[in-house]
Amino acid sequence: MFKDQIDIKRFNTLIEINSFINSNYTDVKSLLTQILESASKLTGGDASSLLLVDRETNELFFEIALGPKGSEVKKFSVKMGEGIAGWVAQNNRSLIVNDVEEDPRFFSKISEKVGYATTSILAVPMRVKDQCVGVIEVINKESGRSFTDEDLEWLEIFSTQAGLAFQNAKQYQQMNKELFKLKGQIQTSQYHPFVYKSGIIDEKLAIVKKIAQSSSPILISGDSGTGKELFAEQIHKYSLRSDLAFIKVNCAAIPENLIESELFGHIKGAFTDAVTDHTGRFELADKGTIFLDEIGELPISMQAKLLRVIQHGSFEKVGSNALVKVDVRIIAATNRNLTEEVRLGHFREDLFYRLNVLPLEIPPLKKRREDILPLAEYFLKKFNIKNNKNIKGFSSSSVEAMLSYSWPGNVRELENSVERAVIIATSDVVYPKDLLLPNQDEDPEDKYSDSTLKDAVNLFKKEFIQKTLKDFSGNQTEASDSLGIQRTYLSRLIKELDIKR
Ligand SMILES: Nc1ncnc2c1ncn2[C@@H]1O[C@H](COP(=O)(O)OP(=O)(O)OP(=O)(O)O)[C@@H](O)[C@H]1O
Repeated sequence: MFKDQIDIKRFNTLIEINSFINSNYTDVKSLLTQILESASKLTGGDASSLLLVDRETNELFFEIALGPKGSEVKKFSVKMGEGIAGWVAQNNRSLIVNDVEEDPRFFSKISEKVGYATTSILAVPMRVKDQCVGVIEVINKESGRSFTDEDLEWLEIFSTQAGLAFQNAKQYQQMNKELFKLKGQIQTSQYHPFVYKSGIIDEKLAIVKKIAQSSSPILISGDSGTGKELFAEQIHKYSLRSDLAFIKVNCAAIPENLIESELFGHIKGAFTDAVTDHTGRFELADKGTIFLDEIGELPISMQAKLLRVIQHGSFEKVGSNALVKVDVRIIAATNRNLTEEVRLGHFREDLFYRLNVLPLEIPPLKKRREDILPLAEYFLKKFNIKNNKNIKGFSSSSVEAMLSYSWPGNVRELENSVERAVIIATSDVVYPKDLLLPNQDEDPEDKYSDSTLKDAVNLFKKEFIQKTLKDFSGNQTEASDSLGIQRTYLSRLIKELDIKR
């Protein structure tokens, strides 16, 4: 081939590579392979390699090796300064060696091991911001000829292109990493902080970690405000779906005529107001988790459709006959007695059994009094920040008030109570009057005036036990469990403190 023709071919290849670099950042390895192949072909080499510098180990490893023994060569690495490539990397300079036998820098071990006779080498540094990050080598000029200075110049041009592609890819990877990290931060901050101290919640969380691993439906039951939604979040967080969507739906908050379209979506023209297609929550939750809060409120007509999603993983959008397939983990929650709802005919029995595969019952706050103070402290911090206040803590009388109150509204009631206290407190600690708990009008501190410590403690014990017994409808076994004492000791205290049942 004439020289002019060779140059045109080289220019065309260069332009082609350039356009690849500008369009294909993600698959850098195939781009570098392409650059190497072209460089090798246009300089007339039999084999070629790209070695990358590892600054930590000060070694060069074969990222790409093309030619008859390419795959075997890839197992090797060379030290910085070792062999022709090592020399080029260390000196950040190009090199032509047309007779390796004559050059003491040549490192023959790799050629010998793979059984490939090397005669000539053309090697140039691949640079990013003037720093050598790798070496491109072309080996054995065709027909036993020598590599020329012109070959070297062309290889340097290709190497500059490779350096650009490499730099772009590194930046892209870095950006992707940052994005992933940020996404992770958003993901974790989407969960509410979960505060607890009681053993009973510890046990529940151990169950959560186990059941989170499967994809079967979970039914969370418990009184209003016990934290069912937070448990649903924990299940999703510990599941294999945690990187994907967690979609919450409050079945009680969506008007009955909209619920089907909200859950399953609709197509344009399905009804008068359907001016565009609408993606339902189930489709949004695909591969992730859907949390159906207040499932007991789901209209009976929707219960049949939900059952089908559980059984077949598919549904139809409103106004469409096409089946939409989804892979969604369903967590449902209720504060109603669903068994009773089934008995009354308000809830489909088959759906109840399908949902109740993994039941999780959340105990009321009064059955886990150890959680009251940590929760109160957490809410105090939260509402101090929200209201720009600096209330330091709770007076001992308010601690007693919180510990002895039955919290029928559970954690939500405690949260509201602390929020109110933060707003109305006039000193830097919360007193019982700030908490506005029902039947807490009298200041407990007054009751204890003129008492000895022993009398005050006994009075507190008496009231506390009375309250707990009332909470458990006089059941001493449950009351002693909640108080954290033996049943026999409770029975003795009832007598000693003259507690009327
Ligand atoms: N362990 C906890 N740590 C911190 N906050 C909690 C905890 N449990 C509940 N809460 C808070 O209490 C409030 C009520 O919790 P949640 O909404 O999860 O209760 P729920 O059982 O789902 O109530 P409902 O049955 O009324 O839907 C929320 O503001 C929640 O953030």
